[in-house]
Amino acid sequence: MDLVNHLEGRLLFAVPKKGRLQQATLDLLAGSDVQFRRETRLDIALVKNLPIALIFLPAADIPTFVGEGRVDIGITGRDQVAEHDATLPAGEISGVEEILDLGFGGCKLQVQVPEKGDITDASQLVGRNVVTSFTALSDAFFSKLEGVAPGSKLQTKIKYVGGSVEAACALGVADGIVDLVESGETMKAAGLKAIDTVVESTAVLVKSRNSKSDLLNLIAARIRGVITAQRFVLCQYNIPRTELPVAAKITPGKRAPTITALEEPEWVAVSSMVEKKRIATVMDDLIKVGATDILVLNIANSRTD
Ligand SMILES: Nc1ncnc2c1ncn2[C@@H]1O[C@H](COP(=O)(O)OP(=O)(O)OP(=O)(O)O)[C@@H](O)[C@H]1O
Ligand SMILES: O=P(O)(O)OC[C@H]1O[C@H](OP(=O)(O)OP(=O)(O)O)[C@H](O)[C@@H]1O
Repeated sequence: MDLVNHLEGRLLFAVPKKGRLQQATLDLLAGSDVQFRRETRLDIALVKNLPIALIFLPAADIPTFVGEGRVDIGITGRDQVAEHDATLPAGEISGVEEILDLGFGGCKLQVQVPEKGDITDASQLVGRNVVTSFTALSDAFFSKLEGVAPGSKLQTKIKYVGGSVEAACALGVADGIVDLVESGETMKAAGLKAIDTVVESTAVLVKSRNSKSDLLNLIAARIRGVITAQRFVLCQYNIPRTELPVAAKITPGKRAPTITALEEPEWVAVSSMVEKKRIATVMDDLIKVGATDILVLNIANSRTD
């Protein structure tokens, strides 16, 4: 099938074709009931149950396609959006608009130097060789250090490489690098240490500034629902009515906790959304104020404000 001729009238949605963000993005699409089958080696997949076409692109290219309005919506790293925006001429408004922080793909773009060397501060790299895949952000970072306008000639020599950036110092190509760090394992294995942070990143849902449609809003709402469901759990417990004000402070919920009367008039049942990462502490605190029968339930999906 000639897929390109089937794109007319469809919302174009860019997703990472490989790499760190791909699996979590595919899980998010499945959770949003976006059904598709991607033919081997094809970078376009028509969604079966919605007028959407998925376009599989490198994460680094997604901001360009979205920014130019070629694609309506996409998932990529905030670092890639920042890199794209840093290439724009001064004063030009980016065509890429962030709609939602997706919470996964957390990492930092950091200035790194050999652990055993004498460089301890990014300013010591001024006038030296820096290797990176993020040349525009590195340019902006060193422009600030050198006190010159972005785009002016820098003393620091910034060179592009497409991957394995961490090898550049050992190979004598760079005095320092600007590369992504998550666990720090790659940096450590390459004998490097971080001395500064250029940008902190997570995966984001972005849209083209001029794209507007009910379908775009619908798909964004579905993705928001899945993300919220992943972030929160539902906490239910019983509490003496007299302790309700203090318990409600521990579990205020997204808007307010749901209170249900029990057969025993001095007791109430409370149900409230709690952030997963806080749930253990919240349960400890609830026990201290007299809560009983505390249950924590996973949320399969959600639609909240
Ligand atoms: N170690 C990491 N941990 C978490 N997120 C990361 C990590 N490395 C990269 N990312 C995020 O994933 C995005 C894509 O990076 P990734 O290295 O997977 O790209 P890729 O498309 O496979 O390109 P490349 O071929 O350059 O590796 C990054 O821009 C960043 O937002
Ligand atoms: O701090 P860590 O958890 O070790 O992760 C950092 C590494 O992950 C990314 O590379 P990736 O493995 O995606 O491959 P790449 O070097 O080809 O881009 C990034 O460029 C670092 O090299």
